Amino acid sequence: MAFSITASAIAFFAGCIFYKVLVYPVFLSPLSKIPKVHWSASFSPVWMLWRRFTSRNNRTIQAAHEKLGPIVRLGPSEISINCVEGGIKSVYAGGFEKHDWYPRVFASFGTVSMFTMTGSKAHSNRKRMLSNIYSKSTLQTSPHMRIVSDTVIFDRLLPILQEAAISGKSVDVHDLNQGLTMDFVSSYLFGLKNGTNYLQDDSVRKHWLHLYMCRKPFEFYAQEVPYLDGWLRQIGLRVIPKYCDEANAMIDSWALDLCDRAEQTLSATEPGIEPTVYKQLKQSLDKHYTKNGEAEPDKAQQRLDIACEMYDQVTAGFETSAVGLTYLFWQLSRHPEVQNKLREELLTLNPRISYPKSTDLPPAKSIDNLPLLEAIVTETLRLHAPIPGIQPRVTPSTSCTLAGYADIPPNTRVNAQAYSLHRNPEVFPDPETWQPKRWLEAENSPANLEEKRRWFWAFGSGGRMCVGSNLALQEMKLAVAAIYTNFRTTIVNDDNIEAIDAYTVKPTGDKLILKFESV
Ligand code: HEM
Repeated sequence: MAFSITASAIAFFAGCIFYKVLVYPVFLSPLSKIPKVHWSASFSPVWMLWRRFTSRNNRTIQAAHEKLGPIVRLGPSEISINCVEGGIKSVYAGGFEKHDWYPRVFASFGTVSMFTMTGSKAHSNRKRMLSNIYSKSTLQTSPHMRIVSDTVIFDRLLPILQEAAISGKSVDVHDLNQGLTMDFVSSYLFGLKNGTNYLQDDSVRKHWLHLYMCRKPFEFYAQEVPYLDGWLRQIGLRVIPKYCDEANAMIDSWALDLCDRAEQTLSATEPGIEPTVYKQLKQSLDKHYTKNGEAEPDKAQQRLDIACEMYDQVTAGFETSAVGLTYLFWQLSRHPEVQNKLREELLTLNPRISYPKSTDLPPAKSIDNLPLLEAIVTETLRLHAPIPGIQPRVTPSTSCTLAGYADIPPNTRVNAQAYSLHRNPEVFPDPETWQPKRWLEAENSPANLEEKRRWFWAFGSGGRMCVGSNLALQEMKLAVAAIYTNFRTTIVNDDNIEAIDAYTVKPTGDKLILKFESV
């Protein structure tokens, strides 16, 4: 009797498990109607995990959308969308919350930032504190940005390139770009005086980049199997090597040091010294606690909260813009005819950005208004999006409809990726080719341009769209304008230039070697 009760209980539980892991997801879930990336996807995430483990996420999802259409099931509770209506408009502009993929991959200092927060209320509070300081009008008229731009371009970047042009030595522009963008971003965030000088401090730059990048091959574990490393450590094993922990500790102390230096100059108002973004964040947080009657965290915690926020911004800012510039220089070097046309356009700037410096930089607005430069930057960010990978969100507590499929259950992980949105041949014919003219008003109807802009997703969209897009575009356009006014570039070595397949990318070979000639 006792035996038969036990056997029935076991059979009942086995039946429940069978129903939950197989019958429901494969046959009954509303997700079962969605085309699958692989036959096993409706009951197992393993196939997709393997593709991710072997760095084939972006390409696998792209191939699936090409074959199966705008919505694809990637796993038992994960889908990918690749359309605007019923796709990114519903998910990202519709305010679906970020998946906890973000804090588990990117959290630092034991806390969360604007980028990694999952809750929308805390996030919008934080974003409101900083949006203004990154708005186009603030940046274009900022005396801080002007002095940063002037110093980075005239005192650091152009002398290095001039020297290379005279000596005939080739330049690894990918390495240099990372110094350039780090100097820009850190100087705007912390003040020029406190920011980095990685353009000139060659060895410091290389050491820092090594620390930062050595962790990248292990991102998969935090992204997709977050508990594995922790469990293995308990039995003395690890999948993330010890040197990553050491690199993390060094990078944390680097970020804290930048913040501590900014703190020392908090009362300064002089452009070049005032720590613009740091100060804005600090003051806004103080106001926030007072206004909402919230208990202020103790000083030590506040220091970490601010360091976490600033660290995320500085790293989100340098890595993306640098890789964007690398691919832009590569494409211009492959297309001398576009380079010549761009130079003609740059020579219309008043004043020109000639080196050696004879006048101030032209107003940022006049650089921003150059149509070919705008088209070149946009086309590069389309074809070589610095964040081409998935941006995971979760479906809300009531079911929703996506890409024509109704009743998508709550808490389903849903992603879109710029890599696929930017390769829709109906919107971007011949999508693998670099064609700045796609974006020129003179060559496209307003409706056609509008449609392309709806699909352009290099900075994401909705409430979690990139806060630094205006800074990125301003610094990138200025650097391109300064370089191509004064130099012609040709390729010396672009071996392994194709991008790695990841959330943020870089050339597989980690380099692009160019020759610079004065014009
Ligand atoms: C070409 C350069 C850049 C590109 C392509 C880029 C792209 C993006 C994308 C796609 C997102 C959304 C990511 C997601 O939800 O998964 C994002 C968010 C973000 N970016 Fe950028 N970014 C660039 C430059 C910058 C710069 C210069 C900064 C800061 C100074 C910055 C700071 C941030 C922050 C803080 C977020 C999180 C915003 C939020 O969650 O509200 N980015 N960026």
